[in-house]
Amino acid sequence: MSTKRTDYITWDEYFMGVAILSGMRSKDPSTQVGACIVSNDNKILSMGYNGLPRGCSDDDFPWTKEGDPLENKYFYTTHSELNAILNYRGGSLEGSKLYVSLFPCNECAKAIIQSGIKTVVYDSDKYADTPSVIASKRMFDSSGVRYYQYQRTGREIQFSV
Ligand SMILES: Nc1nc(=O)n([C@H]2C[C@H](O)[C@@H](COP(=O)(O)O)O2)cc1CO
Ligand SMILES: [Zn+2]
Repeated sequence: MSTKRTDYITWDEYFMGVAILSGMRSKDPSTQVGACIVSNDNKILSMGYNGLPRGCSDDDFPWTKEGDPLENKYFYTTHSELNAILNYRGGSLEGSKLYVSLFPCNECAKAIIQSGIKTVVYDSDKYADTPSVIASKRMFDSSGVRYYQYQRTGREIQFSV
């Protein structure tokens, strides 16, 4: 009898991989973020990436970072984490885990806490020094949401379609 493969990807590689793949759908030219919500028995419940709300054309709204607030992206983009939460139509997210390629902002942190997500696994923390991320961590700490950084394995995952 043959023995099983041993070089299969781990759960964390799988779900962070799905989150990053989802982020590849983003139209944001500077930061693409992806999120994947998983049940505590390792089933994928939802996914999201940063983009405009439904009905708002990617071609009609601005993608710049600076200038008039009405003419840059920040008022208009929905973050990947919030999209993943809102995309879930199956009921409760109580006790679930969120994999996200960038640490959540304070607004998403509130939605994460209120939806019952209990664990956040993140990859980049490039905005760690901003008040928004500091506030997120303060709220997660107070509300018992556990967070840890994804440990990159160095494995290259390639596929073609
Ligand atoms: N956790 C996050 N999830 C997200 O989906 N985003 C989105 C909002 C913007 O579309 C983009 C950040 O743009 P920039 O400031 O790095 O050019 O990423 C941003 C953060 C950061 O808190
Ligand atoms: Zn956010």
